[in-house]
Amino acid sequence: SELSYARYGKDNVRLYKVHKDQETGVQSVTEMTVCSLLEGDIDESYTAADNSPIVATDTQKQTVYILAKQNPVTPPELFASILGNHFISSYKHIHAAHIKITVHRWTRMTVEGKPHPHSFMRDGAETRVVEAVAREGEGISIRSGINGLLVLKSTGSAFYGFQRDEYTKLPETWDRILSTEVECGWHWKKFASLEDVRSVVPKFDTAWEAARTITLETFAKENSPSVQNTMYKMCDQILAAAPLTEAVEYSLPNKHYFEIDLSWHKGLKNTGKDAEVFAPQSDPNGLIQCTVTRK
Ligand SMILES: O=c1[nH]c(=O)c2nn[nH]c2[nH]1
Repeated sequence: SELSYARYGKDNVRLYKVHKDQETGVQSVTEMTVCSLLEGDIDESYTAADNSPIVATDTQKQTVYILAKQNPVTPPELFASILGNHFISSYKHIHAAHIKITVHRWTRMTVEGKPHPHSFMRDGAETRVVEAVAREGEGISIRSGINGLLVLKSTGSAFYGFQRDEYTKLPETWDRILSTEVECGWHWKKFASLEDVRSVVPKFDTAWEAARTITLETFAKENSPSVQNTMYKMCDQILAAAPLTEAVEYSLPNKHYFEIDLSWHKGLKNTGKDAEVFAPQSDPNGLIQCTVTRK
């Protein structure tokens, strides 16, 4: 037998960093979970019990903390690139570093109508995610994204005109609840180096803000004929808003809410236009996926 794949590192490295503005006293916080996985001339550590090539996973964890202290941790695309570049440039036998960063929400509280200088709240399980691959001699590839953004609209969604045959039971609807948990991502053009990443740092937050706003506003404003068409429109707008991106992708579960027929109880009307009480479904769910690229 032979080793066909080898990648190792430390997952679930949690870190929090505070920035204290000495002049204003305003403090800002960032909390993230980091995963680093390394590739390189490490086969002997698997095949021959030779541990000499191993940069221990604990060393990788310590490196994350040290570099977080010595460098900005925002935008996460920059910090991921700093980490990846560190690993491939510090160890001649390490040729690729895969860095995944999940940033958790700490949204500044508004207290008595004003942004509070040092108080924050977790307003949702939504995260901002980055996956960067720093590969020796090939530069840095970055995918940014949003996960866990749960949305629902009580109308403004239809689904009709779909394939009908002897297996089809689903009725057509011109007015339905639409709920999904957004998982979306955008792939950046290949960066030649860490310096190349640094040269466009402001564009990462701008792209994330645009992607989040486009997702929420398109979801709300569109009279959606299907999840498919609505997600395509989101992709199209994000590509236009972030010229340095090459592809945008969505994976959207369709989280169903079923009507409950209550007519057995004294003729109580609760279906169609009279539907008010619904049964939220945890499963099964639709799952609609797409990737949209530039022509
Ligand atoms: O938006 C939708 N797309 C689909 O493909 C689908 N299938 N059932 N309901 C659906 N809703």
